[in-house]
Amino acid sequence: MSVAISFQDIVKKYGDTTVIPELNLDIKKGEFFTLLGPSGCGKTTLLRMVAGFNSIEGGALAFNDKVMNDVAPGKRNIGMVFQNYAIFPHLSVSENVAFGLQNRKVAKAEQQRRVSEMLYTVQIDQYKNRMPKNLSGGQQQRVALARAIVINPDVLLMDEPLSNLDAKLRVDMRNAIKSIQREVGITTVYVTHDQEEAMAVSDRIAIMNSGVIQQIGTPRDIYQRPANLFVATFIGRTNVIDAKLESVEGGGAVVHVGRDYTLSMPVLSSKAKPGQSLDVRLSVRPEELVLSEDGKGLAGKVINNVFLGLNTHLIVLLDNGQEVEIIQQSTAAETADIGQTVRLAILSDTINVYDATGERNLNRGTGQ
Ligand SMILES: Nc1ncnc2c1ncn2[C@@H]1O[C@H](COP(=O)(O)OP(=O)(O)OP(=O)(O)O)[C@@H](O)[C@H]1O
Repeated sequence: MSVAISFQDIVKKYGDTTVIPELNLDIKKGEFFTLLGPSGCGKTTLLRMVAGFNSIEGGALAFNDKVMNDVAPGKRNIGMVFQNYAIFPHLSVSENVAFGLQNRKVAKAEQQRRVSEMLYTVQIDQYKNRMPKNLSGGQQQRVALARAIVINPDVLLMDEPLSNLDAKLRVDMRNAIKSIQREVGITTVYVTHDQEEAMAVSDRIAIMNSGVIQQIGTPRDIYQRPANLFVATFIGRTNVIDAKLESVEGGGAVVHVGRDYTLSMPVLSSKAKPGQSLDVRLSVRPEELVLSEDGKGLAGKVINNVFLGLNTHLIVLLDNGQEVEIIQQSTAAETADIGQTVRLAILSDTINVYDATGERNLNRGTGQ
């Protein structure tokens, strides 16, 4: 697939402060690509650089191999959707969507054809003559989306487009956005700090922290094989458990957790020599902890049991004083009541093991 947008050693500074140091990224044609990270990590700054609203202090930004650093925003052929809709209150739905076509001097008949086609695509054709104040938030956001796409932009940029909507509508709209994007096939860069939303809509996600990309991957890659502990804890829920790793002659390792629990991890690639012990940190998702059936595992006591319908969450206080969370399917035969002492087994096939700094994933590069 060809590259639609490339960032080569891109730098953003505000005065003397560097907020994005030498960032490299390729976004493919037709891809739904999301920038995800905590508040202040530089997502909006990067998106505004693509739009041309922010200057670029170093490196090259290219669309289809054409360097865009100094191209004015109006000449970049992009569509944008923001959190606050930004549709014109004095124009009807159709007039809002037609606006960009009028600006581009598209012939009247062609305008009408494209507007009605777009209203149909985003499913607001029945409201075409309404004024924005008589539309719900979700409907207004559909107008904003239609207006952004109708001009056939090369790139669609969306900055937290769903933040103003209530929880149920957010889910409906993210599904709508994803299916419209797929139908139209437009290269999309999406900014959010909501990890579930990012997982639901994206082909690939870049996780950012302090202006630096921590990992780029599919939602599944990022959840199952986080590059570092920051990503592991940012995406989904996880329990971070300290352990000791011992390399085994001939490859692989044994991990010692707690006082008397040992996991065999045949695929770990650590730098420890056989016999040498290394401090490591385990990222164990709540679904990777189970009540032990053979008496082996981490010893602890259940301090909370929350039934949530599909799942039941158990909070267990381990003997070392750490609290961990387990998510069980509510159909699981075995659960445990508050106050019960338990042993927890770790499903070691899928967990991630990091070095003591949390920067290096010892499972990565092992093909697992
Ligand atoms: N005009 C500006 N002048 C100086 N610093 C700025 C300016 N705009 C943003 N910043 C700083 O740049 C950093 C990145 O901000 P940015 O708005 O890109 O973050 P974000 O990831 O989009 O956050 P949020 O999710 O809160 O919108 C922050 O530290 C912010 O304070």
